[in-house]
Amino acid sequence: MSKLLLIINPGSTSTKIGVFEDEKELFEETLRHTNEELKKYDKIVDQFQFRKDVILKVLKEKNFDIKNLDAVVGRGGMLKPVEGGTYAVNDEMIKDLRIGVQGPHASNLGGILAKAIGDELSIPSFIVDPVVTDELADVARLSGTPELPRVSKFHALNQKAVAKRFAKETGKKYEDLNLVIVHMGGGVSVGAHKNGKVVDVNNTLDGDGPFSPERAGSVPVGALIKMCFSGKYSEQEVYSKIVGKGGFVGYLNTNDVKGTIDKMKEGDKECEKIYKAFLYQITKAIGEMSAALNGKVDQIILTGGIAYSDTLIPDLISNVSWIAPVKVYPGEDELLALAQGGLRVLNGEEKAKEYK
Ligand SMILES: Nc1ncnc2c1ncn2[C@@H]1O[C@H](COP(=O)(O)OP(=O)(O)OP(=O)(O)O)[C@@H](O)[C@H]1O
Ligand SMILES: CCCC(=O)O
Repeated sequence: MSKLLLIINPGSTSTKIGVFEDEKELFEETLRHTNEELKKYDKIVDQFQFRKDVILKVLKEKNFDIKNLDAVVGRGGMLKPVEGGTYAVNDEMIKDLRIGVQGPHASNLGGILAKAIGDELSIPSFIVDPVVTDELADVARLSGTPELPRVSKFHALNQKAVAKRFAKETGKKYEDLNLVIVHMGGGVSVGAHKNGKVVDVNNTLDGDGPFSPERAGSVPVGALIKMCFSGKYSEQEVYSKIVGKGGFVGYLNTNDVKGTIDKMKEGDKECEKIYKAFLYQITKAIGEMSAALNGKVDQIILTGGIAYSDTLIPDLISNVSWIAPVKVYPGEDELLALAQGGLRVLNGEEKAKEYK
């Protein structure tokens, strides 16, 4: 018998939801949240009720009866490092998602929203391939400071989903490919996929890699230390300069890359400066991850919301196509990937992993 699943994917600037009958998407909605709407909440976890209400309102407007659902699947968050796969949402996980044991992140809300809605309907809730999926090569874990190892926090779900999609479309196995994958959304992650494992990737939060709509990426460490001890800012204020109010928000007070490009085309010089720096930083990161694969790159893949850009994408391709051919998968395959993860468990192909 077919299964009906509600999928919830909270991003930093949007909540994407979908209803799937098995692998068939019945409908999908991107519920965009403006800076204005989100800035009233101190912590991301405080957005729980706001996002739950928005989701249930949209389902109601669509006359969808949630009582017919078999499961709810959310994007997983900042848990302890785990291997990839589908996890049943349990109380231990909710505790860690609420705290954000590896930091705050919109996807912490995925499991929390899934369990809240699932429990109300007495149906199971899951998360799949959380952002803390960790497959780093040992050599990539050293930062140069023993107390500060590099860690894996990135768009694991979408990076894995587009990698598998590319492998399927080209008749190859993901495990036989070397790929550099760039996800460009509210955050930007650039991963080196070697034979089916993400052996290196910038920690997309916490100040590493290119800047992005809302994040600073790598910043000069000495200056950051001075800022921390200047007495002018609380820990929370400094962190939000790196994650939340960094990148485009820091420079231009907007997280809208499309709007920035539009303004640049109308002659706005400040927008042009930031756009060019954004392009430059992503180009450098692709070069870095290509070197991590010893230059043996089968394909560069560009994905995420910003990959819809008819300006940035041609510029990026022109900068990096000397390394390897470039394929573009705009947006995300995350909803389907979450549905597939939930279905594998509901259909008995896989046992849900237990989070401890
Ligand atoms: N056609 C376009 N051209 C340029 N930028 C675009 C276009 N369409 C969307 N974007 C940009 O994509 C960004 C949002 O991307 P996305 O929806 O993937 O983010 P998110 O899901 O909130 O975060 P994340 O992907 O990090 O989880 C916004 O800055 C938006 O302006
Ligand atoms: C932590 C990776 C996901 C994101 O940047 O939003």
